[in-house]
Amino acid sequence: MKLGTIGVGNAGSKIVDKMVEFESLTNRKLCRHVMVINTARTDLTKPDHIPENRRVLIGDTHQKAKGHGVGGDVDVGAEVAKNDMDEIRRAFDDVDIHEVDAILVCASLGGGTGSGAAPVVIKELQKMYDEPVYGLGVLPGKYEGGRPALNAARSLQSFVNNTDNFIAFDNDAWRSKGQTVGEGYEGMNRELATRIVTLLGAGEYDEATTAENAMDSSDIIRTLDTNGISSIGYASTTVNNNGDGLLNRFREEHEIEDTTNSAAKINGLVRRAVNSRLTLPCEVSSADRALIVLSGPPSELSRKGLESAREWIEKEVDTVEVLAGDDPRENASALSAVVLLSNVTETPRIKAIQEQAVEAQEKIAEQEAVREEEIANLIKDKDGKIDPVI
Ligand SMILES: Nc1nc2c(ncn2[C@@H]2O[C@H](COP(=O)(O)OP(=O)(O)OP(=O)(O)O)[C@@H](O)[C@H]2O)c(=O)[nH]1
Repeated sequence: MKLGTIGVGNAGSKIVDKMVEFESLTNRKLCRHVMVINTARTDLTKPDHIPENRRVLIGDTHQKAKGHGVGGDVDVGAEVAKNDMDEIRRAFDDVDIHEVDAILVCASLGGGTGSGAAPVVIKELQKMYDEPVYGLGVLPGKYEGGRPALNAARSLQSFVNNTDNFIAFDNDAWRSKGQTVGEGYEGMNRELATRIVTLLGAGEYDEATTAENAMDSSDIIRTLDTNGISSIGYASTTVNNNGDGLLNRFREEHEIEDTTNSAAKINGLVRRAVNSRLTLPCEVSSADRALIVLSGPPSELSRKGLESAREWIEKEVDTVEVLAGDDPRENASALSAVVLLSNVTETPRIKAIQEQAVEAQEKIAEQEAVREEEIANLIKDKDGKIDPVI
């Protein structure tokens, strides 16, 4: 598929940057337009693969942001984006939307800019274009505390209500044991970029490909068209693809397909993808629709293997809506299976974030009430004889 890709806030921009890096390393052509939007000037200097003129600073004249970020305040994040909407709209004007099949807005839901500004940007995109708008959102870890959970619970509602699909990434599930906040982001972003680019980049090639079973962008759009929350599974295995391998040449010359072996390999790989650590841990059977993309050298792809994997997922998810297709990559050194589980409803992490958010909201209200009382007591004279001016 051809994508317009927009990163909002610090994490959102870093993830888009990693997507561009991964697609250029693997000769894919997914992100036809990229843009990053931020309230922090310093964060805008971080991406390595986003052209300078595709970096948009918002809120530099806002009282609370002043070009230094919004300090985790989701309401300020949203306000800044609303105030600077003309500038954001002008940046969109450069996007030739006829070139793209869909738009992806990527942000973290725990900070202030991503969680607040991204939903405002999404709403505007939905008004401006007919193409589907997807969200790719990072959920904060439990260890980060109540405030990020509250941001995430509020922002999640806006994301889900305003996007055609929300693909989630759970920081908690991906943090390695012993890692602190901040450690491991680089690796996590790479893992997420690998999954999202392998999935959405299927079917875009430099040259015409004649794969019998090739994935089409309309299949991806169809699977994502649920207005729900999605999770992605992935597995890959290295293959011996030196192009002129003797075995491959022998097979080609004799038109032999090593069907039994490659079919079993593919079936196993797809099962491994579904049982792997998902971007958002969930009950697989709660998905509404699923899609399998098998990416690798054409000699490794097997129609029989893909079909049996498709049937297995059909039973596993208990849905008849399972689409599958190949993404042949002539020079790939790995065979990868990516599985999109669309509209999953049993997601323990989202439930936990909502509970953590309710607790945080109550605690914040309590603390504010105590603080107000303390201030009132401090300035009031003991006997209440002195009146305020106004
Ligand atoms: N997966 C992942 N999560 C990140 C990364 N950087 C920050 N986070 C998470 O994102 C949240 C903070 O959001 P940021 O994107 O840093 O902040 P922001 O949206 O720019 O908002 P402000 O800093 O408040 O202006 C926290 O929950 C972090 O754990 C990253 O590179 N990868």
